[in-house]
Amino acid sequence: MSNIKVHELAKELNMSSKDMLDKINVMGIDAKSHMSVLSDMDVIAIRNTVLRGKNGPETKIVKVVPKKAEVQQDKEEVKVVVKAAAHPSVSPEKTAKPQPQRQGQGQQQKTTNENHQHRTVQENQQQRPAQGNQQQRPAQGSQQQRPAQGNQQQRPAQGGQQQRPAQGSQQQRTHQGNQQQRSHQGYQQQRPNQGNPQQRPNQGYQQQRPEHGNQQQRTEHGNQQQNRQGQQRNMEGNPAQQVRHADNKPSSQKNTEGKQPQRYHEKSNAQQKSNEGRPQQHQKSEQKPEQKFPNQKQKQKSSLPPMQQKPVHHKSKPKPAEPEINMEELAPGTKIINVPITVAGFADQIEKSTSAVIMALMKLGIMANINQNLDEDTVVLLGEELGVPIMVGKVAEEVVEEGLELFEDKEEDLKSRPPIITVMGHVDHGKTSLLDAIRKTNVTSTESGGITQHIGASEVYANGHKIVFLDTPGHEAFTAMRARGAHVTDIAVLVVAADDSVKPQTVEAISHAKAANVPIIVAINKMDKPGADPTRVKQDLTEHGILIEEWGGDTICVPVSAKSGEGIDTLLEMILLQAEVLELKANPNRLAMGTVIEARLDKTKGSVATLLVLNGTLQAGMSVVAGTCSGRIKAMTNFKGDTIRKAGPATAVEILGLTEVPEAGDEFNAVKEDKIAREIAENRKQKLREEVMARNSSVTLEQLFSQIQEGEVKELNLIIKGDVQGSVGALTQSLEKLQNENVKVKIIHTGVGTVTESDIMLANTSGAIIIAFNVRPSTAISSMAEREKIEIRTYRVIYDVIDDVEAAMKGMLDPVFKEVVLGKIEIRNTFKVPGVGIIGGAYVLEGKVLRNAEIRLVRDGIVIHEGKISSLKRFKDDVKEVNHGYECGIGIENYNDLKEGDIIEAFKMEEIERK
Ligand SMILES: Nc1nc2c(ncn2[C@@H]2O[C@H](COP(=O)(O)OP(=O)(O)OP(=O)(O)O)[C@@H](O)[C@H]2O)c(=O)[nH]1
Repeated sequence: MSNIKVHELAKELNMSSKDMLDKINVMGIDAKSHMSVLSDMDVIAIRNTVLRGKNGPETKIVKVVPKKAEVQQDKEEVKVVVKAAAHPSVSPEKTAKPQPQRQGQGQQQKTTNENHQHRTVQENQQQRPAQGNQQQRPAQGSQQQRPAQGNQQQRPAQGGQQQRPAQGSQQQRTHQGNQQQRSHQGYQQQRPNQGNPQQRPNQGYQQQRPEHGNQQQRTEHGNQQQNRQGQQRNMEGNPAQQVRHADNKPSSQKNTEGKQPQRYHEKSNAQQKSNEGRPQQHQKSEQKPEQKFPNQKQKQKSSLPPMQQKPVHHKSKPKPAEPEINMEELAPGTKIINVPITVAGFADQIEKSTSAVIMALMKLGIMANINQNLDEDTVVLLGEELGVPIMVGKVAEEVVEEGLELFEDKEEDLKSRPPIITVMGHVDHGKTSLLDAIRKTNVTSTESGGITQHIGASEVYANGHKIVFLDTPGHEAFTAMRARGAHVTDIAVLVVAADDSVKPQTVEAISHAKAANVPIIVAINKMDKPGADPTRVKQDLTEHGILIEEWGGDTICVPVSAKSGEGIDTLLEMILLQAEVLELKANPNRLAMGTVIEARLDKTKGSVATLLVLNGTLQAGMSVVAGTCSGRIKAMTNFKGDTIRKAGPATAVEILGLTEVPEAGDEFNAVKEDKIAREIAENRKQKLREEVMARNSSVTLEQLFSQIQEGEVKELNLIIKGDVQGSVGALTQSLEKLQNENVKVKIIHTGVGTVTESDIMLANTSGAIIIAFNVRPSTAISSMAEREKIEIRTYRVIYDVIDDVEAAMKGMLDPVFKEVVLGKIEIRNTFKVPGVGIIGGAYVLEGKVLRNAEIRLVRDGIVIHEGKISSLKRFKDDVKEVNHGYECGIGIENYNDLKEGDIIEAFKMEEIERK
């Protein structure tokens, strides 16, 4: 074996790894990724081919004017036919695949941003993109068909991206980069949204976006799963975001797929015939203008409150005239729903629990919380899923925030942008040290004097390419951003200490990155340590669904030492390689948009916000709207604290000038005038107030009962946290087995330790219930759960958990006892009283403690003991209760191990009737 890897050979032959992989795959050589090792023969063959190729016949890209019949689009198109060069070692079948295009390669391909062109490129594949369903996949076995498979794998990401700026490129990529996709199949299979990051900058803007999209995708009856995945991304965590279909098909498109929402017009007309409803739907489908004129929308009658009907500087999206439907023809039990409607509102109107609706949404591939809006298509699909006949009533006009630059970027305007990285991993595994080492390596190589200031993100350079690292390591920050609808991370670097291997937070980080479909690069840190055992790390990772490339998987793994600096350069190189695969692009020539990554109130400077520009260019002096805040940029500094005037895509800047402090995760947009920024911010505030008022329900196990009994819930998502791995494992195993014909349990995350903020956020984004076994959430976490309407069920006995879940699944839960926490006290010191035992000197932190209450002793979030109070005193007197803010002495029956810092939770059990 030559031991030469793909990327090394690429370097030698002055090619990008991607191009090299494409080339290799065209030659029929099996190389999974840029890390694959090539045989001597292969290396020789590749060298010959590449070197000969430089003088010999080459793949040609030829412009072809499309036939009218083939293209039914408004704008003039140019088709591209890729003619592969004849090469003795390559079968015609293989050469039929399009050659990948290097970045910046001729303009010709750049004009090909429609999938129609795809048809001309891959004759055998031309129908494939539209054949998204699984049944057709087996036919993809041949080499020739594999590119299509690649397409499909990437589609999920595309689905959600049609409206995003990089859309054009994405479309193009589906054919021009087929080989590349195939060569990176491994990544794509596990990372359906890998392509997303490139387009992430604008994810949050989808709601406001006019509906673009190419005709090809609109008429595709694509794999529903793909659509769903994309949809999921659309939905993640943005409360204000309206549920749209992954492919961003407008309602009309769904119509063509037989998913047309029926509409009920208020002016129901008895003259209308029963079968008119459906033709009307088609009529609507044809009328709807967005398909062809993305930026022009007709006016439509509004059913929104006055604020939305006539917003200042807000445009109403047009809607065609509504068809009228005879009420008499409605199926019995049909619910008439006005849209958009929140998940909670919809649940209420169809008289189902929100959890049932959330579960149904999850089955449709949509992660939504109760406050998110559902559009008409989703409402109808939900109706089908839940077996409730739905008629869509009034459709409120969508509000476009005028003044925001929301157009789609043209392919030719897009330029490569640097990747944005988050470092994750278990506590003390070296995340901060690694970030520091990366910065230091970089500083010493490119700067003098070092970096003086961190503003939430830092920029480093490797091989002349910029990489942006978000400064706050850890998945909590990552998921907090995600929960707010911000998807800024392109790649997650998972730090695992070589001497400690995979630990609970490593697993959490994996779950979080996977949930966000962000590709992971593993950095096995502390390689300098004598106990370093990278093989064990790799092995342990496989147990959590991470298979490294070396072992046939698709995850890049780099051994590093933050201490010695070993492997840091390779890690940066690998990040760049991964970024290359992701083809991250942005348009620097437009008003800036991006995400707030940090913000604070400074006593002297006022609101200080760190913005990460994801698309466009931000300039000092510009007016900005960030979430519900606005202002004009008075000063702008880069990550080193230098004053700058301009910041292009993937640049973090600190700005002064916002009138209020935005929240991390808020989107920001530069606008042309301060007045516009103010008005948009004001309108958002108003909307937010309304949404908060509309917030009313929650997801609880109890709420699932009725739905389970009715067979409407198929999966019950659970997060399990416990005191020791043994019980978490036992619970997971037992619960995972629970299923009946109606419902099955899905464990989405497990971990040792108490319930954390990140668990709440994960539960929020995935509609899960948290099982806390022998662990107690802190007061802050409990209030957060309450705020986010997440149910945390606490247990002490494994069988109780299983019994409850099982009973819930059978719809046979007996009346239950609900624990009511009376108060919490903290042990501040301890005394040994002869003949009595250990007595704690305590302070009542909250609520009150009753002498006859049951208590639970919690140490570091873990329940140590449960029992009764043996004595409760104020000074020397026995008392019946002690209130918040008072000190007391407390003894616990049969327990003598009280320690300073222990928390005693007093509670009583109240019987509640099951609903
Ligand atoms: N020997 C050795 N020690 C390391 C290395 N990287 C980090 N450490 C040490 O490991 C400890 C933890 O490192 P941190 O960088 O604070 O780890 P972290 O993951 O950021 O920790 P938290 O911020 O607490 O989550 C420190 O004492 C570091 O000096 C390494 O490569 N080799």
